[in-house]
Amino acid sequence: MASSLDLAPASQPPPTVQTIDLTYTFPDRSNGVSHISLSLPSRSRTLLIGANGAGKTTLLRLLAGKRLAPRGTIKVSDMDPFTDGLAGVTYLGLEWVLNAIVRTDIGVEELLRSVGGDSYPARRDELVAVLDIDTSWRMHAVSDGERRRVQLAMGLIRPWTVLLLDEITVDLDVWSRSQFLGWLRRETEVRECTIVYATHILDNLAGWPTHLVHMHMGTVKGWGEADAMLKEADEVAAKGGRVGPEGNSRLGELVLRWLRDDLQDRGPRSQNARGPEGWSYRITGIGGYGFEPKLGKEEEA
Ligand SMILES: Nc1ncnc2c1ncn2[C@@H]1O[C@H](COP(=O)(O)OP(=O)(O)OP(=O)(O)O)[C@@H](O)[C@H]1O
Repeated sequence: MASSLDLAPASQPPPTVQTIDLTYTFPDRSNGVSHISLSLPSRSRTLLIGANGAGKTTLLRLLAGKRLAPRGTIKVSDMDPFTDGLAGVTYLGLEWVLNAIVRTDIGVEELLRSVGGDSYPARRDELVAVLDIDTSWRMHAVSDGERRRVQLAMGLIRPWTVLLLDEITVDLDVWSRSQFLGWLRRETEVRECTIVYATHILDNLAGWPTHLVHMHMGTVKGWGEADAMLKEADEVAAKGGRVGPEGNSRLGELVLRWLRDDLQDRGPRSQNARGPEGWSYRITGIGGYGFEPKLGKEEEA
């Protein structure tokens, strides 16, 4: 299989992802991300976890060199992605998904050829098989999920060393997504490459990530090896601290708890912030939130 080849020449630096006290402010002066320091090793598979608006896309776009970070705060494969270029870095996000050509009357073979399919025939054929693509499809006459599969194959044919994925599997059916995730996993197992993946969909992800990054309001609240972070979830569950319905994975329980706590930290949106005098906002569980009497100092103690 093509993916068993180590496609990165030996002279290349290892595909690591590093941020050093990274802070980014949008042109309108609003806060993007603040003081983020991460070090993700080669062959890691990292999940970026966080509520809507936590800063995942902002971070991925900075890593992809699509926004200018302060000098010295980002190193992808030991290079600054904005100034040193993007050799080996593939970023698949919204712009790429919205590319209009994949909705025109064009054939799959032609599309795959246009992104270098003929230069990597074994990889092309492997992706076509993994993503269950019919190469006789015409792109104006396929379903959303079929189109997404072709787009994924197009984006992944060239052998990247760092892959930055901003939730692009939403349209895949459960089986296709699990096949795709399995393929990504194998890539990091058989060659030097690194994946950072922002997603809200945790199905089929139990056991997939090597690292987790928990983002909240532009900051990283915690990050590290997934196994160690999941142990914490086990301890909380053992103390009866489950927040979701039975049947969630350990990862699912951990993420539910993180997001509940984040919402509690953030508090209600301003238009919902006013509770009755002497009451405070509190999330009580799945689907449960509201105002409760503020505790007096003695009661808090
Ligand atoms: N161009 C911009 N200018 C100013 N603020 C922005 C801009 N783009 C995003 N933001 C803000 O930055 C914050 C983080 O956005 P970002 O898209 O990184 O979040 P996210 O974690 O990817 O969210 P989601 O899970 O909804 O995709 C949001 O509050 C958003 O409103």
